[in-house]
Amino acid sequence: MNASPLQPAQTQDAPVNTLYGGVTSRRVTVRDLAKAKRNGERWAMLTAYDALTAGVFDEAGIPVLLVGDSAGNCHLGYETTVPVTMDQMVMLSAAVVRGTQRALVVADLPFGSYQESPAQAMHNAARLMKEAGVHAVKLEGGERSARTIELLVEAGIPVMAHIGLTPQSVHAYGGYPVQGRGDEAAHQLLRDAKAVQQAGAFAVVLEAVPAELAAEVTAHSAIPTVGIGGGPGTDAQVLVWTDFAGMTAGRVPKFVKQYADLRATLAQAASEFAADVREGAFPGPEHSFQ
Ligand SMILES: Nc1nc(=O)c2c([nH]1)NC[C@@H]1CN(c3ccc(C(=O)N[C@@H](CCC(=O)O)C(=O)O)cc3)CN21
Ligand SMILES: CC(C)C(=O)C(=O)O
Ligand SMILES: [Mg+2]
Repeated sequence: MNASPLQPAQTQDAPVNTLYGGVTSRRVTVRDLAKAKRNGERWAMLTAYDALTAGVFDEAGIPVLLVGDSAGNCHLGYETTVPVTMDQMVMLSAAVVRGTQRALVVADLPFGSYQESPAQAMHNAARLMKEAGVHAVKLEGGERSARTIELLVEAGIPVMAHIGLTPQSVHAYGGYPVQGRGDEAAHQLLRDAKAVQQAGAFAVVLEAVPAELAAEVTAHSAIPTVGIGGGPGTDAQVLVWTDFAGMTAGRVPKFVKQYADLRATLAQAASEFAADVREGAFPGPEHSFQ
């Protein structure tokens, strides 16, 4: 029986959603996501920065993986996403692609890799597609990025847009403030959503905006909206994997739900290992060659 690429591999024998009947276990495509929007189906996205975790999420049935520039603070030890380079994104993205079979892999264009000109954006988006093998790219900005999105889309590059709170502007904001509060800001968000849709984006991330506004944008949007801190009314939801799995050190944003406590699990394992070695309890005969 054929399974939807938006469903976990394990549910292949469960009743198949008729919408995706006929689809074998192949990569999810942007067309599948357009179809999901038309049929009002919600889906999940997670970030991934390496082949190992990407493989776990792929097997678990996460249909879209984002190689986020949140790798900067979540994987590479920087304070923000600002220092992340194209070479780093290419390396991490290639690993995520290698680790997956079914997920659509989207890579962030990092700060400074697309704002200079549409030509610069084209050059760097092509690097992510040719050198890393990603299936789509994401960049921040609504109206301000529409011309760039249009050029990439014309060149055959699927683009995910990202509006509301755009973390690459952290130093301009002076932090990570919720966006779209008040009439003027709400209208700007609606204009941004419209601009990226008209430019040809296949989906749009709405980050840190009031739930009611995110639902309104979603209702007006022909492309899937992917919320993070946008409440329950968006078409899809994305979380940073280290946040949802309890690996992030320190404070996580209010919109995060922690689904596991990997940090505590790993810390416990590491301290037990260290104690075993100190006490001579590891390795035992079963871990030794005779
Ligand atoms: N670990 C991690 N998780 C993320 O979701 C994430 C990153 N890093 N790095 C890049 C951006 C930054 N993000 C953030 C970070 C903090 C808030 C935050 O704490 N915002 C305030 C808003 C307060 C207000 O304006 O009312 C908050 O208290 O939630 C929001 C988004 C989302 N992205
Ligand atoms: C939070 C998501 C949308 C992102 O841009 C990232 O992880 O870099
Ligand atoms: Mg990002």
